[in-house]
Amino acid sequence: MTARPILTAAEMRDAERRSGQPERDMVERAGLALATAIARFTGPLRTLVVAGPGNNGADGMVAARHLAAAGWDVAVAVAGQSRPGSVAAELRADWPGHLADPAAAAPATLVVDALFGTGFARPLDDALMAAVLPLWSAARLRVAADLPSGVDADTGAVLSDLPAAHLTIAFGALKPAHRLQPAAGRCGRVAVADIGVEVGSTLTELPRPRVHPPTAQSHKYSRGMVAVVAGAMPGAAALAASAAARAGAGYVLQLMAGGALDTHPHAIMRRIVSADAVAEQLDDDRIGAVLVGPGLGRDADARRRLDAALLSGKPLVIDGDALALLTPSRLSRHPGSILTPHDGEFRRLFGDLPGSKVDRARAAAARTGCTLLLKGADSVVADPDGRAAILPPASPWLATAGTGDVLAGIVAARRAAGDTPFDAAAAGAWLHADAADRVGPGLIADDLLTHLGPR
Ligand SMILES: NC(=O)C1=CN([C@@H]2O[C@H](COP(=O)(O)OP(=O)(O)OC[C@H]3O[C@@H](n4cnc5c(N)ncnc54)[C@H](OP(=O)(O)O)[C@@H]3O)[C@@H](O)[C@H]2O)[C@@H](O)CC1
Ligand SMILES: Nc1ncnc2c1ncn2[C@@H]1O[C@H](COP(=O)(O)OP(=O)(O)O)[C@@H](O)[C@H]1O
Ligand SMILES: [K+]
Repeated sequence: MTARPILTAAEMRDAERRSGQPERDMVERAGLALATAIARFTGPLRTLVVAGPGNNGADGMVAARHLAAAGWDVAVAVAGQSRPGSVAAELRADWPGHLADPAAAAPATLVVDALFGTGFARPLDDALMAAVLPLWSAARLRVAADLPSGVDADTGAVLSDLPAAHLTIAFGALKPAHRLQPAAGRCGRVAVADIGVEVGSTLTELPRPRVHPPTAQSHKYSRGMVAVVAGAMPGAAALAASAAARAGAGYVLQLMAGGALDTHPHAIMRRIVSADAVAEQLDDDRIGAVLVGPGLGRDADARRRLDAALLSGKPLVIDGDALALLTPSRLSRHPGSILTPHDGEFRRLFGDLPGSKVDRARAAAARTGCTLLLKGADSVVADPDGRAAILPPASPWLATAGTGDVLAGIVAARRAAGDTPFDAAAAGAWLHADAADRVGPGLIADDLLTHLGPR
């Protein structure tokens, strides 16, 4: 499946310029798409379009015209002065009805937020905020043109705290704010409308991965062998090892420091080995990926097990405790590895990097030469080559202990099966979220294991 591009505000403006189309034509297309989407989403409702001074407002004015022509009861409120001669100014002059001040506008059942889109970079001023907040709150349905006003298109920051939209119509392409939190949580359902602008980007939405079922020629080793280097906490490692097996690894070897060998599932090969023996166990050409971190611990013994994993020369997935024991410069000596930190682990390793979550993941990938899977409610995968992808919103029920271990196991299985680091991390994140959807509310990490098969 092709991945949908995600464009920053500047990239979108570039794409619009390169398309060579008159601004008015694009605004007309965007406004028509907005009106069409609204009409599809709901029947005729008393509607208030709140239009800003720029092209986002212009899109709203066009949508208002179409809805009014279709017989809807539409009022328009305008904020700010449009630049004389601009498309927005033309459209305001053409509006046959009254253009209210937002502070004086009557609330309506449906409010169309066409205040600001990609041109927005600072909080709404206090007077405007005071005027629109009651309008947003009173509406039963809120539809945003391109972006909910008050969010930063590129970082996903919420700069002005307005009630979330129920529907957002993104023009031409997704922007980072449609997928990065907290802004993504303000968008409601997101639909992308084609406005005739060709778009492409190194940042995409993370697509459904291809799943390769075994064939008549497959055998357990050809499907990929994963070794999990664990330590003091066998539970976390067992979750990761089981996930690797369920995600398609033909053979999973779990190296432990202690604990019970006779635990479920029996399909996992478990061995209790001293730290000195880990290197020897990993000296096996059939091993396609080594996962180190889940259940490793952080003591001196854990460090020796980690050293053996790093020196194995095998493709690595580095998670949890292993990330706590490493530094960026040490990681940079193992380029091509996959790192799967959550925000806390990331900050400990790389500090407070500037920019969006995508910028931060990219910077860490560039610094280490490793692929980053930066987890959270808006997981980001970033490759040292600059490619990056954002996972569509996943089930918040994933916020429970052990789900990260399961994710690391899936990623390791995909890596052992021959995926590139970027593809393995992306596929792992997607399949993990898909399993969570299938489990539904109340999930615990163990539940994910039985929902990892292809569908
Ligand atoms: N470009 C194209 O061809 C197409 C673009 N399209 C549409 O245009 C949108 C982008 O349009 P845009 O660039 O005009 O910016 P927009 O989001 O309307 O806001 C800019 C205006 O708001 C002002 N302003 C900003 N923040 C403010 C604040 N806090 N408080 C007060 N004022 C503030 C800002 O003022 P300034 O910062 O210049 O002082 C400026 O006047 C995009 O999201 C999509 O909907 C589509 O129709 C397809 C064709
Ligand atoms: N609010 C949330 N919404 C969606 N996914 C989440 C949320 N919180 C956490 N996750 C996902 O759950 C997993 C948690 O992993 P991690 O923090 O490593 O937990 P653990 O170490 O307990 O396994 C990650 O895949 C993360 O992306
Ligand atoms: K808007």
